[in-house]
Amino acid sequence: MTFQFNFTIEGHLENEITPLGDGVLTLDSSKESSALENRKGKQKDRKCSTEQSDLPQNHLWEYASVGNAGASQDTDTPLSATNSSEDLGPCAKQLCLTVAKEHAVPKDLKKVLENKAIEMLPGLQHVNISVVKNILLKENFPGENIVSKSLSSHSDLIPGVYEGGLKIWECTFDLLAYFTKARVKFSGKKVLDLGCGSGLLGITAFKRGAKEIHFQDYNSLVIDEVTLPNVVSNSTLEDEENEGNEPDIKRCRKSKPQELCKCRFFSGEWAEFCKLVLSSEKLFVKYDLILTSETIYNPDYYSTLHQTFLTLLGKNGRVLLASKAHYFGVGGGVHLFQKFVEERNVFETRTLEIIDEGLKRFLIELTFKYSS
Ligand SMILES: C[S@@+](CC[C@H](N)C(=O)[O-])C[C@H]1O[C@@H](n2cnc3c(N)ncnc32)[C@H](O)[C@@H]1O
Repeated sequence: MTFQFNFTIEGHLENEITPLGDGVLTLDSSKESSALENRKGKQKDRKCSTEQSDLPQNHLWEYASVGNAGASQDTDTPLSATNSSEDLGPCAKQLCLTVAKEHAVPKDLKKVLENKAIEMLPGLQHVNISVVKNILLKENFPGENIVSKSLSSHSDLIPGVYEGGLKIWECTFDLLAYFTKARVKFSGKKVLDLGCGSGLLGITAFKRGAKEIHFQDYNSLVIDEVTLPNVVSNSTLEDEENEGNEPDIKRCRKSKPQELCKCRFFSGEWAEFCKLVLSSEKLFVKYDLILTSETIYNPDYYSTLHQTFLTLLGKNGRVLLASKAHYFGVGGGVHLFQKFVEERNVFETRTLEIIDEGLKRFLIELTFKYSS
């Protein structure tokens, strides 16, 4: 199994990864697993004291019901949004937080695609997605130095520093295939691509008529250099079944392609992202659909991730989650996450598909147990 990188490697490190023609680099699954294995030790060094939350079930409702940063659409339900890191779960306090920020879409869209080569992603049925290859993604980018850190540590992930968004992970393709197979409806929906990396899930959502799409990644550089360029490069294509005609979109369309007017981009750690997105709208409307691929590799993040779903998902919404069965070395995986979710007794989990080729992978759906 191979993975594509959409950035170029500095000369002295080039030999460590196998080029796949035309500057695209590959890493096989065994390397991915061993890269993950390296992480456990590093993680122990970095993390601030982590005690997994074992809240009694009835505390979950307290947890979710205090003051909103932005008033929420669902304020009448016990699952209302929260605004403090205390409310957002213990991990928020323990992780070395990356402050969240919203990334504006640059006025000059040509600049976003500067130094990028664009290619069509092969092998996707019923959806055409192009991706950028960054020509100059080197360590002198302002703010984050994650490319060289990732390469020099021989790791696809460095906890709290770089969480893997520069490359396209395998389960993204599983979820894309599922969208087609299961005819997942995006039309008119508000969608979050959580831990978006390249943003292919969110891009598919906007191509299939989602009303609004938010992209979130841990790393600011990933949003600026990968997600945003990918969205821009796809937004010039024709919509497949676009139904959005809101007046504000019409207004925005004069200066930007229509799809871009529906998109917002955020970077930062999940608890911080929740606070930011809730406070960014006067009346925050929760997501109908949260799409997330390869985000449950680290059990230390489960509490924050669970709280993010709890805080941001609309009461009749659903999470579509794709994951490998197990992430060797890091310890996370589907069964551990499902157990975590079941113990909290807020969400119902349902296995949608098991892909049993190469590394075993799962597609899971989460919905609120008590939605009415
Ligand atoms: C392994 S990458 C997967 C990227 C992409 N979804 C894919 O399938 O190609 C995991 C993603 O989850 C996000 N992520 C992981 N842990 C996070 C955390 N604690 N806070 C915010 N984002 C996190 C990172 O931004 C990263 O892009």
